[in-house]
Amino acid sequence: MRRKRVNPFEESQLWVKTDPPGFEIDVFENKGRGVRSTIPRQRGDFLLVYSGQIISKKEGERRERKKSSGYRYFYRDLCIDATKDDGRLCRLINHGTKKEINCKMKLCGDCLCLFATRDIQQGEELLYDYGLKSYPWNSNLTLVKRIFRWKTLLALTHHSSIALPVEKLLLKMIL
Ligand SMILES: C[S@@+](CC[C@H](N)C(=O)[O-])C[C@H]1O[C@@H](n2cnc3c(N)ncnc32)[C@H](O)[C@@H]1O
Repeated sequence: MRRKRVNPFEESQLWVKTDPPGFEIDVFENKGRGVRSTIPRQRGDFLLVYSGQIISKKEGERRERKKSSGYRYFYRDLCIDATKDDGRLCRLINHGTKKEINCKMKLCGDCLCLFATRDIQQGEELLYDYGLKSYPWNSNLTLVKRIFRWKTLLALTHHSSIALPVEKLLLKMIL
């Protein structure tokens, strides 16, 4: 049964200091912790507030250069630094590709809030686009690991004679 629709903007303002019910933390392969919705959501629903220390983009970039934490969200001239674990959920939401995402960050009054971009099923992981050009988990190093795994697979399937040239070619392409 659908819940009675509350104005998403007004709802977001009620959850600046604590998180609403209806979410749970889970652990996902290769991603670490993430957040699931424990109830169905409608497109446009307010989900969570991204809480953290509000600093300038410049200061955020300075902190990232010093040590990247993975919990700094950049928005226009601002950065929300959620490196410090305050027990809030939004900092735990993982990045999704364009095809995977089901929510989006928007400025709501003084805070950044996450809204559903499509209907979300009960138990679905929340994913939004971090908006960066590249991600450490997609880096060349990860690619190299994949190539070596592929080579092992080829060797195991009796194609070891082509495994080495293929590996060389791929390494040439990425290095
Ligand atoms: C904002 S945190 C998300 C919560 C994090 N998974 C955790 O366990 O605390 C961002 C970090 O999660 C991981 N992450 C997020 N999205 C990912 C993805 N699509 N694939 C792999 N790792 C991801 C990366 O380590 C990234 O630095």
